[in-house]
Amino acid sequence: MSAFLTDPNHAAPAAGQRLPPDLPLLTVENLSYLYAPGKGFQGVSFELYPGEVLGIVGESGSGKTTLLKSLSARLTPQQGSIHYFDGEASRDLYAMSESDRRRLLRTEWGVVHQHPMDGLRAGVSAGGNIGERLMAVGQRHYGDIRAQAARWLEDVEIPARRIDDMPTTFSGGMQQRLQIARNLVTHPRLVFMDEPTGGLDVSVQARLLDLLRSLVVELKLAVVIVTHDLGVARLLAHRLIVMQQGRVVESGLTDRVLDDPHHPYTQLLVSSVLQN
Ligand SMILES: Nc1ncnc2c1ncn2[C@@H]1O[C@H](COP(=O)(O)OP(=O)(O)OP(=O)(O)O)[C@@H](O)[C@H]1O
Repeated sequence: MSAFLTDPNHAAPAAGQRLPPDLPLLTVENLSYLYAPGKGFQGVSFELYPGEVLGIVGESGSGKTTLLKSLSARLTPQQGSIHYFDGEASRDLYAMSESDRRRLLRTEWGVVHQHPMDGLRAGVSAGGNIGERLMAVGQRHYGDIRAQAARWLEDVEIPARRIDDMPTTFSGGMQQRLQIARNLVTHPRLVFMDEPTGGLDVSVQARLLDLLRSLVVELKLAVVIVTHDLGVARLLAHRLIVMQQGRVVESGLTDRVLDDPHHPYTQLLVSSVLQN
């Protein structure tokens, strides 16, 4: 079992340093971003290993989304560092050029937004939304791209005959599945998800969760997922970090955190779900 550390003394390898293959994909050290005092997150450290799913849970306003944005290269942290091990070398995310970070987001990383249209292009067909990502990794053969897009549509339970339809004509659940296909078609190593099942009907949520779980296992994805839903966390995450008022108050294996919460805030979070 891989380790998930919150050891503040742990030092990330220097940027560019070559590393053996079993090292963390992501090493986050003492990361902070505050919009204003108490608004944002501070002092967050952890490691994420290949194939590991890390859940970030906590009440509304605890800083989960802000943290996810900083982790996924969309909000420069005010303090701390993120190192990404790309299989060959450890790279300091915020020491990279802006264009390298953007390239990473289009190729080896993916971001699944809560509102699917935030992650899709409204003026591009379903097939085009998937095909664009393949073109970003250098594929140029139209027939191959279209065939892969059609396969991915079927994989996420969207009929391939809808390939030329605009995503705006899809239901919310279909849009979310399309956003997932767009993100996963390039077989990224790391995917960030912000409440991917939020805002969907309960029955649609359950099917989407099943789909996500099988894709994550099949593609051996490393995932950081933000959710306020402990059921989603239980189903998908190997490990959890629990946030309260911008700080990590508890972390550990999902079953341990949810079945034997140590921090009073986690105990409250778990018991409030049990009472509902
Ligand atoms: N762009 C912004 N400017 C100023 N304050 C912000 C901004 N975005 C978020 N905040 C504030 O920062 C705090 C953390 O917000 P964040 O969205 O990260 O929390 P969250 O845990 O994801 O909440 P939710 O579950 O409701 O999405 C909140 O108090 C929020 O009001």
